[in-house]
Amino acid sequence: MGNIQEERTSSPKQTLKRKYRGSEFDDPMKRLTRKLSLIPSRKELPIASARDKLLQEVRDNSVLIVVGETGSGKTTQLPQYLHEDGYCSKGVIAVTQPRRVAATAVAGRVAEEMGVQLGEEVGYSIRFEDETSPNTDIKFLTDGMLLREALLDPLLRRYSVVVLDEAHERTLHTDVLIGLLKGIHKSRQEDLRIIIMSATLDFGKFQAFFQGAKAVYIQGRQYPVQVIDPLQGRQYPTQLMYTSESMEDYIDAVLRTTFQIHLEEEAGDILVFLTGQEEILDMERLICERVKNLPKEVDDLIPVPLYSAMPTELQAKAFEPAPKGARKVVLATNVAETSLTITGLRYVVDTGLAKARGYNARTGIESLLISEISKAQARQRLGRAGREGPGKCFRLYTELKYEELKSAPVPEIQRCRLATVVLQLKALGIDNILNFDFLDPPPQAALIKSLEMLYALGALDDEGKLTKDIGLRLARLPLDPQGGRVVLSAAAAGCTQEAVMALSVLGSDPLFYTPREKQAEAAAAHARFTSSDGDHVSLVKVLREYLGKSLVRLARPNQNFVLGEGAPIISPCSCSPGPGA
Ligand SMILES: Nc1ncnc2c1ncn2[C@@H]1O[C@H](COP(=O)(O)OP(=O)(O)OP(=O)(O)O)[C@@H](O)[C@H]1O
Repeated sequence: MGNIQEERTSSPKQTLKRKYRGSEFDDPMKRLTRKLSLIPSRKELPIASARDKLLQEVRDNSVLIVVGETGSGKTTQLPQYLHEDGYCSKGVIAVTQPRRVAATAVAGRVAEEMGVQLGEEVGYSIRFEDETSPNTDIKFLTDGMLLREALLDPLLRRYSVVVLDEAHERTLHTDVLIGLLKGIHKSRQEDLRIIIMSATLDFGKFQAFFQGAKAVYIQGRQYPVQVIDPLQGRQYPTQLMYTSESMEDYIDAVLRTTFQIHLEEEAGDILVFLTGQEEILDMERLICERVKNLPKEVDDLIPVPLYSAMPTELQAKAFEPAPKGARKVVLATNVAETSLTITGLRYVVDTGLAKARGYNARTGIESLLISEISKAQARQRLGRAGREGPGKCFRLYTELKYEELKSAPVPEIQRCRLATVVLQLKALGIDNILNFDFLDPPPQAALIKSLEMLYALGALDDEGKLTKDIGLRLARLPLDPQGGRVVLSAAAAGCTQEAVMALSVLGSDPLFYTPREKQAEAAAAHARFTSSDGDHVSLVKVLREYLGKSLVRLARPNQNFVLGEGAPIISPCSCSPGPGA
């Protein structure tokens, strides 16, 4: 781990530039050389031979559903084809991703393939980071950001094409966008193209929702839709392995499998799917300890964490090549499940588990629970290997277990708190939320609970309309309504900074780090930060210290147990409470 102070101060733009080929790519000639060098591999992608037919389908259909194998080239190539076909003369091409790590990484790759500087013709927009310019033609953005843009531009007029990628994930924001896009489509049939895309999509549902929209499949014939071309889906074969019996301790199974790959398999990096930050940091430490016991002649094995709460600049480390003579093992949550290509990666270890949101409408409490993934997710995980050469995927569960998994994840809208979405829909002028055209309607009880909560916060008046002094301002804040309400009240009480600090920490993964076998030691270290004024004040205290001089010391694990090495965990929360606050 290098100098943490320096990493924190480098801007995401600098980091992505570094990651997406560094300062030499400020030089147009070098960018051109790189672009030309990538053309042959682009031409070999399965989607390349379907290019013209695909573009024809887009011309003929204002809503198109594109299903194609992982790695066939949907995310990186289709936006470029649309660009080449002139769609940017009429507006910007928006490509949504459920996760910010995918939005930034794919934008970097597409900029590289087009030979342009990231942030110019190709850019990205994620919460708190806008890397676009007036020249941007192709914009990758999280689904949440597009929803937020709709608040200011309800018909999304600046876009000529909206591509909803990885639609199978059915995130809350994707589902709401789909409902909104259906309405927008009615007003903009002539000048807007909507493309819904995934490798593992139950497209029948989407077709029905968009009244018989066309679906095209880029491989195989098992689906009753038009086959564009009998393409080879994934470019390279991926060998799939299951365990012969179920694993009692998946952490132990991950460790054993990782070292087995390291000691027995050919060169190539490893991607392990774990469930959360703490587990990842634990695994990082366990791997480091074991590596010390490896014989001298064995290559080094370097663990690299990747989870959503990490700042973009640290996430970028997962994409950097391992040093010569070493193998990298990326320890990731499901943020690495879709859209990503990690250069050099050949092996995937899939625990079959992920943290998923669960919601109890009766209590109004939302929680993150470790749950089994779906078959669609398992296929996406497998799809991270075999993208640059043959791969192997080790599923740490039995084949029977795989067969028992649900085919697709339960839509997030049916298992999470809906207050933010309800607030946004109200701000979009959709007053009758219960009648909104959802792809899968959320439970009424959850909607009603959210309306009650917004009323209690003062965001809605007695008639259920958005209040100007609170509701409208809350809708504009990049925070959930409760957090936003805290900021508005804190502004009135003169303690905005402290409130924002406490919210930032609360909105991130757990701040304190407790290794399994050092719980007492960790608790003693954590006690140093405890304030008798309560948990929130303690959190502000930790953050102050973190931001202050003792940053480097705090960031070392095993002393304060506050942060894992290289894992600053505070999500930026630079919101302003808005005029009048
Ligand atoms: N950053 C990158 N570095 C190297 N190769 C890349 C990179 N991004 C994409 N590729 C290559 O392009 C191929 C297609 O990637 P792309 O993300 O467009 O596929 P996809 O069909 O959208 O897959 P998925 O459904 O998994 O998102 C990859 O398999 C890989 O060979």
